[in-house]
Amino acid sequence: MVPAEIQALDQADPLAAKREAFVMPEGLIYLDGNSLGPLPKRVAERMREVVEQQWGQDLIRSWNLHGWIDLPQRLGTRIARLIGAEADEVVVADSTSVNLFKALLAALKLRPGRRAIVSEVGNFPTDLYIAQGLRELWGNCELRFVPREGIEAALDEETAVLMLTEVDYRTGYRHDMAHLTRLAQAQGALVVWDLAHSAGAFPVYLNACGVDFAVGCGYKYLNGGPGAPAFLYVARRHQKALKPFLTGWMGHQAPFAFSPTYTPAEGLRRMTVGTPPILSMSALEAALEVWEGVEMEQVRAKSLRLTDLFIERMAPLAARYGLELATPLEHARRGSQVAYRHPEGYAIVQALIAQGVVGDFRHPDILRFGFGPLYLRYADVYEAVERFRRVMEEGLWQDPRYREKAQVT
Ligand SMILES: Cc1ncc(COP(=O)(O)O)c(C=O)c1O
Ligand SMILES: Nc1c(O)cccc1C(=O)C[C@H](N)C(=O)O
Repeated sequence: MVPAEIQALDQADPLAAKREAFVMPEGLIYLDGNSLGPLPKRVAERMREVVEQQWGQDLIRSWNLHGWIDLPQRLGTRIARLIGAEADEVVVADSTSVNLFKALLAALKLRPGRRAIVSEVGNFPTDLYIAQGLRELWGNCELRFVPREGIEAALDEETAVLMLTEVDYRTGYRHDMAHLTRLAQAQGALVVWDLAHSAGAFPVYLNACGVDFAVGCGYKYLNGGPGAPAFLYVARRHQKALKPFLTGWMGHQAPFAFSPTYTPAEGLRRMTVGTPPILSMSALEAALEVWEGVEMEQVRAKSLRLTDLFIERMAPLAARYGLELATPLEHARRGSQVAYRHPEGYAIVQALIAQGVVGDFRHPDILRFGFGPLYLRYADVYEAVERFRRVMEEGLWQDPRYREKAQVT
């Protein structure tokens, strides 16, 4: 039985009705929306319409009839509001990794004579890998991957770009975007922020922080579906001078003029490359409609209450079973997830999943739980901890089956 004070939190929750917009499997407590967001009901309806009517019946005419050709910008406009940007500063295309490549190269071109890319050694690997690949291509490029505490010291007059992920995918630590952006820009460098664990999790203030470039995922807190297209933000002040490296026809000023010579499109469309994946974009569009009327400040307030409640209720268990809290208690330094360290983390997460609490494990010892404020209830947090207790008290995680590593974790 959920205690009355927790039921009261749900009753007073201004976002409570949003849960209805999602398919929530019966009995399942889903704490993995930071990896793959749940299915918004309207996505299923939209997919039927797009596949059966737009593709099935209207066929090629749909590019004009249903505005397929404008989807990258239309979706960008919807995401812009959530991340503190103007409508013409965000475009949806490709994957986060590819957009990082595009943003980093564009930034290097805007800072000729500077050769260093600074990042955090604990950044999400794809960010580091993309920079490594780019170094091969660019030649005169130095990568400075440093621990978090070393970021400031690594910035100097040779730095072209500071590339960081705002929220650490393992611990949920949230950087001070405004401060780090200022530090980098004071050295004459540009910043590229990865918002994979930020967009849709809390309000981001890209314009207010003076951010140059940003990228992020459509399939996590934005709930756009597996492999949903990603987004790219470029501050308006850089757009005129922006030189795309991947000069595909969809980024051309007039793709249907079929000129043999490349001329970039006005604005951010120049950062798109090839034909947009219409099915995926349509799913993301329907998912983004769920955000209409949602105040991002309310999302943040609920996210902090959910994560606080989880940490607080977990505290006795954590102390008894050696689960070390890896997430900052300080609100300003926390994303929308809570992580613990435990040497048997993988098996514990598998046992929890078997009990209907879906979180995930990150190498080497991180148990990770994401909190999507649009669909989670305070009662879910309460129940998740109850099930966690059972897993620990009854030693359910010791089942040898839970040691078998899956291909995708
Ligand atoms: C910080 C961060 N960046 C990027 C990605 C992924 O990029 P992509 O969508 O290209 O797979 C993830 C997760 O997969 C991530 O956590
Ligand atoms: N993108 C993923 C995938 O294709 C399969 C499994 C997980 C993912 C993820 O998004 C992982 C995620 N970026 C993380 O923070 O670990």
